[in-house]
Amino acid sequence: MMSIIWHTPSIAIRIRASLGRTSCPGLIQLLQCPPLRFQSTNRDMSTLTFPLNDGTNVPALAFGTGTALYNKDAQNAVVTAIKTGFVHLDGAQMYGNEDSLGDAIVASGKPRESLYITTKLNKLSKGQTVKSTLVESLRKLKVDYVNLFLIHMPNHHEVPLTDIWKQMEEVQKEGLAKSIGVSNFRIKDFEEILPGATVKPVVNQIEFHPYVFGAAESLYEYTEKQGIRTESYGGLTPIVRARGGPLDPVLAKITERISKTGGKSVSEGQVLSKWLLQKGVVVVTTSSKEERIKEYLAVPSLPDLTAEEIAELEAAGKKHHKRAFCQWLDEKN
Ligand SMILES: NC(=O)C1=CN([C@@H]2O[C@H](COP(=O)(O)OP(=O)(O)OC[C@H]3O[C@@H](n4cnc5c(N)ncnc54)[C@H](OP(=O)(O)O)[C@@H]3O)[C@@H](O)[C@H]2O)C=CC1
Ligand SMILES: O=CCc1c[nH]c2ccccc12
Repeated sequence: MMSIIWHTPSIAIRIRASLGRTSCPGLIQLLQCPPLRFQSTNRDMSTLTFPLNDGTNVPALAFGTGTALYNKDAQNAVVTAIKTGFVHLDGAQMYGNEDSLGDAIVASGKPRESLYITTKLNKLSKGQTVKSTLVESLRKLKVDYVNLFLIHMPNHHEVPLTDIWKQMEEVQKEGLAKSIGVSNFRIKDFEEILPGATVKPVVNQIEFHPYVFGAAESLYEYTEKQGIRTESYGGLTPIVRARGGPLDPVLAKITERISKTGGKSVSEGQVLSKWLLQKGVVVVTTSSKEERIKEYLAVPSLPDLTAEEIAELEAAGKKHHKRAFCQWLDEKN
């Protein structure tokens, strides 16, 4: 059973269709256009999920193994994250630590089906295939499928992007990846692959926070219209990489208001993450500290930001620009 959701400006029409989910993803996706709406399916602390355009659900909070854990052994950090309640783990071939992510998955003792594992395709060289790299990732991760496989970057491959997307569709058909998507794609990258695609990417994982919102809003709107969900990384940039900007007083005010409303102290990182969740964006974050991991897992259950607070946060964000990663996303399409 799957849910097809159309959106008009004022109403959502849901049609239940008895279509097998994996038997015909291309057909299901065609039926699902225009786009899925980005509401959460539940608000339970650690199990908040968002629906994707292929009928699967993605846990809305992910624990990342790039950045701080880049080329490092991720086992201890990931075991702590899993034991504390994270089920969605974000890895990548490029991070050089899929092996230790796999060790953590084994050491956690969690059943495979209770975890949601993402990895990402690194630069594809001539003579390599997407499948061969994914099979190697699966060996390192010690699993026989990933939940989500992303093209990490659109612009560093020796093979045309259209061919790569075809190969992504193949590995999905073979069951090696339940869902397929992209990362760091601009509108022009989507325009390159979508005309020949039979399966749409389910997500675009990009840097997303108020200090890139001015630049990223049109991409966010475009992908939302296509039914492609945004996943954020670098979401804490305003407080960890760009202090002293116009967002500081706004964030302090909202943090104080939510702390009072909820009756317990919240952090600015939680408020930034709450903003992302309210925009239907999957939050990919990371921490070496159990206390912060617990904070992130508590974000879904915090009081919502009001529409006025969201507007104020976004207006302040648009007054300053700070991109920490992948500068090509600032190019005009
Ligand atoms: N697709 C892509 O191209 C990219 C994907 N990613 C993915 O996203 C994940 C998260 O990215 P990242 O940019 O690290 O995410 P965030 O912006 O969420 O930053 C997390 C970092 O912020 C630190 N932090 C949190 N709160 C504070 C605070 N109050 N003061 C100081 N430091 C603080 C944490 O350190 P601490 O340990 O002290 O809590 C942690 O290192 C990566 O691991 C990776 O999986 C990242 C970049 C690019
Ligand atoms: O997924 C992240 C890719 C990336 C781009 N720039 C950096 C710098 C440090 C770690 C990871 C990355």
